[in-house]
Amino acid sequence: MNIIESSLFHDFEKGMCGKEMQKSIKLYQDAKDFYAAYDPTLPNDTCMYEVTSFLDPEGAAGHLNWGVSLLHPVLVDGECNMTRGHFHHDLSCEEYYWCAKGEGLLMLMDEQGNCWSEKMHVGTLHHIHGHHAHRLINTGNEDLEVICVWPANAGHDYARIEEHPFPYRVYKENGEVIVRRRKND
Ligand SMILES: O=P(O)(O)OC[C@H]1O[C@H](O)[C@H](O)[C@@H](O)[C@@H]1O
Repeated sequence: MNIIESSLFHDFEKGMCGKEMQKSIKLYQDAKDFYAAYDPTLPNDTCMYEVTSFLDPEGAAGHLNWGVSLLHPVLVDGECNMTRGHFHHDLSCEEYYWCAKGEGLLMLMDEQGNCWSEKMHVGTLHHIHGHHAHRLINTGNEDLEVICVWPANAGHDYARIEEHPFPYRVYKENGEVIVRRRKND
């Protein structure tokens, strides 16, 4: 029997390593529309979040992706940094999120627009139902790092979130997390 090293690696010092790794970086200039207000104090090239993934090259049903989302502790005119958020194209596809660092909220919304959040802190594990839209929000003062596992054929349906946005926004004011119902912004 040959005993070999795995071609993939992930620890909390070096992060993920492996030849199939993909990395995407979301800058403020690409995320402005997520927030209620434009913040002129934030440079366009501010890094809001980074997603590093091992993506299945075939995107095949039954295959899995592994990734880590890292959200920096940035406020946009007082509003907490967050991912764009999405439904899966294939609503039968669930997802796991595991909080490795920091603190935040996992905002969830069902297809009827009911919205709630789960608290995230180190060790919390979140099982996301296939029919629920999901968004990560960094409410802490350090990076929020979340490990994600999802089916390779899930897909990202962003259009549905743009048509029916999450109905709440999360702010941080004087160190306190404040949730407000979204206005027509
Ligand atoms: O694509 P967003 O809604 O901005 O979320 C950022 C990323 O979060 C997690 O890592 C998901 O598993 C990814 O599929 C997603 O791309």
